[in-house]
Amino acid sequence: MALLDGIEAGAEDSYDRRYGDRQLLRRITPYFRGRGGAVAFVTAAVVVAAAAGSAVPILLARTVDSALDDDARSVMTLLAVAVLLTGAAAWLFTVLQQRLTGALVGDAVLKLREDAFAAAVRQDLAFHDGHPTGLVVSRVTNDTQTFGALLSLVLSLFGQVLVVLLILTALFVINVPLALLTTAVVALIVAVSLAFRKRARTASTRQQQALAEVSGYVQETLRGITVARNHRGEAAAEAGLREVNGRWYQASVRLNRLFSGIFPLLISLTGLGTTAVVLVGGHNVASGDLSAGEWVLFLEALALFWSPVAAIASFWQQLQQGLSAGERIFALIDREPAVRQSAQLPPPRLRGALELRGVSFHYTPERPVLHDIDLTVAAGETLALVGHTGAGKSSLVRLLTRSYDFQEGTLLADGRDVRTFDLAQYRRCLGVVTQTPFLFSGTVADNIALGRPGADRAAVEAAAHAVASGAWLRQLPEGLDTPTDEGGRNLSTGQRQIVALARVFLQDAPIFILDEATASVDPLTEAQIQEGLDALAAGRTTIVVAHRLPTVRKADRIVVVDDGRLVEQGDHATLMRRGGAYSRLYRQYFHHQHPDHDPADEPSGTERAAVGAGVHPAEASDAVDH
Ligand SMILES: Nc1ncnc2c1ncn2[C@@H]1O[C@H](COP(=O)(O)OP(=O)(O)OP(=O)(O)O)[C@@H](O)[C@H]1O
Repeated sequence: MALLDGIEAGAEDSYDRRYGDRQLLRRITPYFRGRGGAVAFVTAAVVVAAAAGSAVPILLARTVDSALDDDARSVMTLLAVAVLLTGAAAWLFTVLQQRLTGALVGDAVLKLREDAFAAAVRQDLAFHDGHPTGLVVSRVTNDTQTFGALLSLVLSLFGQVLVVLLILTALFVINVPLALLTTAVVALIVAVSLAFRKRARTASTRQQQALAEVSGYVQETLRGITVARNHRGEAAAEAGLREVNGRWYQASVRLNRLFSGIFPLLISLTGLGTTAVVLVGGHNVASGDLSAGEWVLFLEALALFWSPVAAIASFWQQLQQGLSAGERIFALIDREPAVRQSAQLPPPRLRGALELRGVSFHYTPERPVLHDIDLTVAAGETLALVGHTGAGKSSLVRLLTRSYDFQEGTLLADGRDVRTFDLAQYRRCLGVVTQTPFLFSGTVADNIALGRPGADRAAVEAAAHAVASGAWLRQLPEGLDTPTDEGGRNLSTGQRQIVALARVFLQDAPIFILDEATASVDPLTEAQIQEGLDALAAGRTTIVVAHRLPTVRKADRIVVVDDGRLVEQGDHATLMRRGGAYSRLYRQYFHHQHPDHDPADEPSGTERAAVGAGVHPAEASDAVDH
């Protein structure tokens, strides 16, 4: 063990916590609610099977004993029938118990997995940004399965413990001093097991965390397969896997060493018990305190006694793995989202007026991102947020959508604090289109339909036609019924944006938030997106993180964000006249997108260098392309 001491495998996630065995038991009990009858039957079946199972060897021992008696034949026949019946009962009840246990545990794992999944979905963006998806997936899938195996195990353990108790009773009936001696050895075995408990649990947890890291790495690499191939190279990706896999290997070896040490130790303790009984018993027989028959009977029963004890010891590893899996699942389920609401009031049908008062925000305390923001957006107004990359535009939008919680200030919608609203209902008041919208696997129509649960085909078609009169559908092989891959990979970025716009149309939310794509799309698609935007913006509050000149120019108001502060506001013409931050940004960036821009107006070499340092690579390439 010392060899592997100090190896750190599978770092804990920030929300991991320790649960005592009793706490875990309290947490799992509700998953069997309403199944009291089945649990009682399984328990009874375990008791009957254990009683019958332990009666068989005792009866067998009696059979051997009575072979020496005078009326051996009749007693032997009776005992043989009894052995047969108890054996059959043990078999029948074991089968029944195992079938029912399978169903009970299966149901509990189903519910547990649903809860773990719901907890993962409920978490805020801070959680998902901070914890790789693969690691969370591993808790919802692998850990729930391992915990399910534990539940079955606990029931069979319960059976084995009963067998141990029943045979121990028989041992006490045969000879009290020798039975006490045996009990002392059992107590020693229990004490050793408990002493290893903490280390075993820690080692099991580390192994599961390391496995989650492997699945996280595989998932992340496959999601970014293009980057992995083009930039990191396949060899580098494989080297990365070797590293996380190596950590899993070390954690597994460590766990194995720990258990391979415990199990033989427990088994040798049982040998020690037998040796003690042989020594003490032999002594008592020699001194005439114990009959030879009793001694032999005791040794026979003792031999039968150790087998369930050894079985319990061999369950040890699975038991600890199951418990640590339980801890990991409940840590996820019990994690409180960082975005907290002070009340759960249903928001009224919002008109869409928004106001930020003195809002400050950071992702990590040492790096403030937004400073004391005051911003009022009137209902129906279109606002363009512009600024260099990293200025804080997307962060501001994330606060509006309550994806992250701000640390200071107030956010009001129609004059009411949004923190008092039911979060899910408030979010339904926002139609959000991200830079590269995510589409679920299904069809284009399915993805649009997500905008309004229960929307019929006619409503979906109407929403699709609201964007550029539906002309974009002709570019899709099967129109609305074109299948979409996970994420929408088989559609271009522009097409994905159009689908997302149609989704927001169907949603008909009073507030529309768009993080405009920086990727260039073909002129036709761009025109279609623009038409969609114009139609969506009409009559609703629109906030656009703007990267394209037409959007900026059409906005009622442009807000320039710089280093987490709002430095300028106004319409295009006013801001240009003012010659401040916006006009500099315009000259450095937006100006290049102007259809009749004159290369002679290009910024000087120094200005270009400044833009190159500040502007997102995609934006920079946009600027070159246009
Ligand atoms: N999830 C995050 N965790 C920690 N820091 C973040 C996170 N997201 C953004 N930041 C940091 O916050 C700052 C503002 O980022 P933000 O994405 O809001 O800028 P932006 O103006 O939207 O830029 P872009 O135009 O490139 O999208 C940056 O310094 C960025 O590194």
